[in-house]
Amino acid sequence: MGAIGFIGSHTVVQLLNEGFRVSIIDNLDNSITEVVDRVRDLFGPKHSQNLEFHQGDLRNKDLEKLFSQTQFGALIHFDGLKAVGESVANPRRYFDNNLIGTINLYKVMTKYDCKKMVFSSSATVYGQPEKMPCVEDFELKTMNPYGRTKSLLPDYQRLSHRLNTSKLIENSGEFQNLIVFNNFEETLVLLVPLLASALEFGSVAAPALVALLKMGSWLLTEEFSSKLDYLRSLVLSSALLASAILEGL
Ligand SMILES: O=c1ccn([C@@H]2O[C@H](COP(=O)(O)OP(=O)(O)O[C@H]3O[C@H](CO)[C@H](O)[C@H](O)[C@H]3O)[C@@H](O)[C@H]2O)c(=O)[nH]1
Repeated sequence: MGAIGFIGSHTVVQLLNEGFRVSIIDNLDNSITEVVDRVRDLFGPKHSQNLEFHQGDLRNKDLEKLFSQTQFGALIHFDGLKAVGESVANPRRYFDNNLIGTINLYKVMTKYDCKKMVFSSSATVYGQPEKMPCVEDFELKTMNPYGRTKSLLPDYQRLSHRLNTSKLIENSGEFQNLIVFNNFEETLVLLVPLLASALEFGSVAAPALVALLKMGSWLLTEEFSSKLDYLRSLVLSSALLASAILEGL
């Protein structure tokens, strides 16, 4: 579920590597089908037979249709909206997508006798913890609607396993920086032409442009690429963990 997103897609690669048959359902809210094409290219036609993609939403009949066609041994649930700020501005959207969608998923799983799930939660369920890193028995003190959707779900129905992939990630200061700079890189591409034309007209934006360009050059340094390697290893380790859990199910 939601497996052509960032963490999900890496997990799919790992699962295919381990010889699992994988079926994805994703509504493309925050992803593109080219990701599936890329995974297929990576594995070639023979091994790609183990991969199916269905565009669909947990809140409607797409899900029931999928379960009626395939008997699933276990499920990994990455499907969800995940922006804290947006969840504060539009909590209904978050409750509808994350909560109603997952409750529907639980119902369909029960109907088709699939009892095993790995659930991708979030470190935001611990609010602002007094110490880091968070561990899973910390008190749940979420402070935003997104976090509430994540903390209520395991309570709603305790299925056999829960994997807090985002805890792995969000506990890392390095990763936080990387995310900021990743976004920054994209922002830079959009902003530079605008700032450059502002500069041309002698605008006050000039100092901002200089600062942005300095930051941009940092993206090309070894320090940045070592952080990228760190990111890759984090993503892969969460994927490995998921497959190890699935194997033990
Ligand atoms: O209603 C929805 C909402 C989203 N998606 C899909 O779910 C995937 C989510 O992937 P993202 O890249 O947006 O998210 P990440 O992989 O970075 O995030 C993962 O870690 C997060 C930690 O905060 C959450 O646990 C999230 O659910 C989990 O996918 C996307 O393909 C998106 O299209 C759906 O299928 N249905």
